[in-house]
Amino acid sequence: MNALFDPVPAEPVEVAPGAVHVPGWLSLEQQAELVDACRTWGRGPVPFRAAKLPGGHEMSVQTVCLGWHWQPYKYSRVAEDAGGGRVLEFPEWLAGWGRRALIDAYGPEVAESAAAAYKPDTALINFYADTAKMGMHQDKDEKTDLPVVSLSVGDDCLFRFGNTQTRTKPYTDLRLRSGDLFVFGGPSRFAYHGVPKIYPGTADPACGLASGRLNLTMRVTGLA
Ligand SMILES: O=C(O)CCC(=O)C(=O)O
Ligand SMILES: [Fe+2]
Repeated sequence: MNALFDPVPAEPVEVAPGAVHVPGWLSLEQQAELVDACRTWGRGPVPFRAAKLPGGHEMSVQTVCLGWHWQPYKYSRVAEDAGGGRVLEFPEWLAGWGRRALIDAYGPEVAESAAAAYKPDTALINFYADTAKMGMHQDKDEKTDLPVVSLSVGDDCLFRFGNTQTRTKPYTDLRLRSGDLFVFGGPSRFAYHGVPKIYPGTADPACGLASGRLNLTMRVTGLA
């Protein structure tokens, strides 16, 4: 597909209060740019790795971080569990994408001042191979309640967005496709969510990823 014929982003869909899905937010060109950047970030000093859960199990996704290195369940500047390198800086251009994401998800009236003040300082970049998944969890290792901005590239996934009380129903199942934006803040900031399934072979190769799925979430840690 030619980037000139990228679909225009669809209207934002509010999945729950403060949780908004914007299908087709990134152009194919921007998707490929993001994939390239992820490849560069994965070259180190900290490599993609499967984070180890406290019980000893490894997550099925491979993760690399910017700004602050995340491991279950804390942030640090140095990746003690992944070779000891210092995590790369969070790039200013990516923070700019984050601010634009808030405006496009929440609308200019609601979001302009919040967007201007939004300074994400960490990104978790997850690579999902065909059979990888992520269980229902809350993003709660940050010390602020500022929104999480999520970008997806590559194969489609089933994304489950739940409630703040339990990891079970009620939840909404939706399909996140390459280029989609999902923002969750406000009353939904600490909602449980997860990725039960990847749909292999669903991406347009022009997105830059021949197989699998990349998801980047940016957040404000509140750490100094
Ligand atoms: O892959 C996704 O869409 C979600 C990732 C996620 O929930 C996380 O990294 O905490
Ligand atoms: Fe999450």
